[in-house]
Amino acid sequence: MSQLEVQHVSQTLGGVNIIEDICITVQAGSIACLLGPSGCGKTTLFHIIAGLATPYQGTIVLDGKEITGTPGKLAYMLQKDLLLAHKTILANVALPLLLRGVPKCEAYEHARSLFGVFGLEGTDQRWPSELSGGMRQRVALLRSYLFNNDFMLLDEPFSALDAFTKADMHRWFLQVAEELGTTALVVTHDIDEAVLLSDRMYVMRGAPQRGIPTCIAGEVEIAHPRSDRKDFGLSEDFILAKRSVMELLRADQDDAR
Ligand SMILES: Nc1ncnc2c1ncn2[C@@H]1O[C@H](COP(=O)(O)OP(=O)(O)OP(=O)(O)O)[C@@H](O)[C@H]1O
Repeated sequence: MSQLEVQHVSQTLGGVNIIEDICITVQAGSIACLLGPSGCGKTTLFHIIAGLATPYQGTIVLDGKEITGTPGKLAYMLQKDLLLAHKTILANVALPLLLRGVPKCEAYEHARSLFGVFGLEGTDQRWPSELSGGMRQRVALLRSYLFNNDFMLLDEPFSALDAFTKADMHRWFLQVAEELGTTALVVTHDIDEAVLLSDRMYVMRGAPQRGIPTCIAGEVEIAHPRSDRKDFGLSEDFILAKRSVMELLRADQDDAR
């Protein structure tokens, strides 16, 4: 069943056509990745999906209901973790529950009950500045999960991490997503990351600043089960999927010439 549908979305900013006729479907319980070159309009599209901007054309449907231009329906995690420095990790994580009016004791108890799943045991009374980049991203992901545990929009969630931490976080993220059954749409520039994490990838094509509005160049399905991705990065399936993405991106470069 499709949980999120982006239907024929187009956007114009400052008289420039940024994205044109974008259609994306994310199935319940799956992870989809959105790949595209810098400046092609990924953030523009994410803002529209999150309801922070209204598109010039098109609709956003979540769980069968139209939510175009309505903020607060999905969890949206930005590239920067944006943890509040003067609040403990527990207070940071519980924030979405408190904002929703959940009493403090209940909010803290619920938030604390998920620390184990997110690998954050023993950090509840620590401060954001005391944690490593990887741990801070786990905190930010848990906070997003508590904002909306059905659907998460993640904007380059691992791009600020070093290669080793990133590889650990990929393994961890796959495990947590499986355990919680959550649905996610992830923006990334990293082709390997997209192939490793997703069930389906959407490749964006365009250069709005050169008068070429961005559209979806194509989609690539990853059939390899997400529960069995331990050595997936070394497999033939991985290389085949990566090649398909690169061909779509290369077609993009050919078009731009
Ligand atoms: N208010 C605006 N008026 C005109 N053009 C804009 C406006 N806001 C953004 N743009 C342009 O829209 C295009 C898409 O921007 P966007 O931030 O969505 O791209 P992106 O793919 O997220 O880029 P990056 O990967 O570098 O973050 C860019 O070329 C940008 O210059």
